[in-house]
Amino acid sequence: MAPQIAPSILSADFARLAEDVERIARSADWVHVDVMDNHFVPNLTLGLPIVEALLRNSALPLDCHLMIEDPDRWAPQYAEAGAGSVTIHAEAAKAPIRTLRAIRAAGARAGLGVNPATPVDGFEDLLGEIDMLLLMTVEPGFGGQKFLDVVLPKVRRARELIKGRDLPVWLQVDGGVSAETIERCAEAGADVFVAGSAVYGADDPAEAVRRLRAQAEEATAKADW
Ligand SMILES: O=C(CO)[C@H](O)[C@H](O)COP(=O)(O)O
Ligand SMILES: [Fe+2]
Repeated sequence: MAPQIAPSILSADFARLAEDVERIARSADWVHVDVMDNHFVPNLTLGLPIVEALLRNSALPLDCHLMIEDPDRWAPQYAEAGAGSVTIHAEAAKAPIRTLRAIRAAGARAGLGVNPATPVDGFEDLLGEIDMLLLMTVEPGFGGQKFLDVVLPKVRRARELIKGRDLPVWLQVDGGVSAETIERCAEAGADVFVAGSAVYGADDPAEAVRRLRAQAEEATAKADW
C-alpha cells in the first residue's frame, strides 16, 4: 500500500479550520482530527459538532483519532457522521471488539490506537477486527512534541504481526513525524504518517506534505518489510 500522509489539524488555526484543511486538500490523503476530552489526555480540543462541520467542508476523508475516556459510547457516532476512519485507544476502550465492529458497520475504517508504553503483542487477535493500527510516537495529548525513537522497535514488531497474518491493516505512526523522522518510521514498517507541526508549522503546508510523501516513498522502496 502506497504511503499515506495525514496532516493533523491539531497544529492548524482553530479559528480558520476549513481554510487550513483546504490548504492541504490537493496534496494530502487524509485529514487527521485529534479529538481530546481532557480526561484520557490532559488537553481539550474538539468533538462531534466540529467534525460534522468539517465533513461538510472537506473532500478528503477525515481520520478521527479519539483520545477520549469513553470511546465505546462515541466512536460509532463519528463513523455514522461520515468519518473515513475512527480510531479508539486500546487503553480506553472497555468493549473494543464491539466498538470496532460498530465503526465498520457504520461504513468507516476501524482503528486501534496504542500509547508509547503499550505493547502490541497481546492485540494480534484483534488485527482481523481493524483496518488500521495507530502507534503513538509521542505521549498523546499535544502537538509539537519530540518523536520517541524508543517506539521504533514496536513499529517493526507491528509490521511483522500484520505481515504474518497477511491482513490489509494500515500501520499509522502519530507524533513528532517530520522530515527528520519519517524515513525511520517508513523503514520500520509504517505506511500512514500523521504530521501536525511539521505541516502546519511550514510556510507552505501543501509543499511540506509533498516533501514528506517523497521521503516516505523513497524510504519504503528501500525498506526490507
Ligand atoms: O495525536 C496527536 C497528539 O496526541 C497528534 O496527532 C500528533 O501529536 C500530531 O502532532 P505533531 O505532528 O505535531 O506531533
Ligand atoms: Fe493524533
